[in-house]
Amino acid sequence: MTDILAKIKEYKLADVAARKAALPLAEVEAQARDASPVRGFADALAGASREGYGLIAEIKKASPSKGLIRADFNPAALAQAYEQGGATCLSVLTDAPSFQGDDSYLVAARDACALPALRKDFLYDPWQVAESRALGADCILIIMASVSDAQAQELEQAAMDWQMDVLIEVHDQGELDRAVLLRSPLIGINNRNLKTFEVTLDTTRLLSKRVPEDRRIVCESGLFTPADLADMARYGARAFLIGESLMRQDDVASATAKLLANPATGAML
Ligand SMILES: O=C(O)c1ccccc1NCC(=O)[C@H](O)[C@H](O)COP(=O)(O)O
Repeated sequence: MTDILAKIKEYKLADVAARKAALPLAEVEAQARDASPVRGFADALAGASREGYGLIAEIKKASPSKGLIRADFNPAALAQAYEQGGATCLSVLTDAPSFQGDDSYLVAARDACALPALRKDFLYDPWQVAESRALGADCILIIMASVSDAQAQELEQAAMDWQMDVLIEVHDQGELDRAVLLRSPLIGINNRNLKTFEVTLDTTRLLSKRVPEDRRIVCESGLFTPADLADMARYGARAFLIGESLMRQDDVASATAKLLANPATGAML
């Protein structure tokens, strides 16, 4: 069984070391200070979730589990289609080796619309947080499976220092227990097992019950239909991170609008 996270961490640490050597912290911080003002990511999700669903719509060209997902790939046009379809926020994959992402995709997507944007990448070092802000990101991802508690705290503090939001991603109870020691309200429950690539919404069904009330659940991965969203809403998820199912559509704006139509109003289980 491949441990994709271990593989990604190995090349990412080498990549970060090279980037830091080319652009020292003081310089990347100067770029971050000059970046476009932060758009409130968590606030946008909170607003959308009050009236319906919050949608973090992902710009994802390829993935380790699925290979190439979308050949006709224009990040700016996709961002505009997502905005037109009613998405709340963007998620943009910037990792190249595993996702065929690029930093320029984040810049182009965010510049093309008014939505707040998550830099979807693998972060280990506060330097990467400053770099994310320099690229315009409004939110960063902390994957609890890939960092120590001390690293998670350091990354979260760096994001807060830049007035950015943080999506804390968990896959199991142990990671959730560690995640709630952090301060950020957004807890992403990822339905994809990153060791086997198996996707099951049972992960959200199980873990959602253990998420404290002062945190907001973001249900991630493996969501395809309005019925999936309604099902997950019954477990307390009002915000969703969706990539593949929207990336495979010809008309992304219309598919986004259809997915968001008729949010569930039913009681939680
Ligand atoms: O998508 C993968 O194959 C993957 C593999 C290893 C690490 C992360 C991976 N995906 C990142 C994500 O979290 C998803 O892109 C995101 O939740 C959207 O999922 P989906 O709607 O299933 O594309």
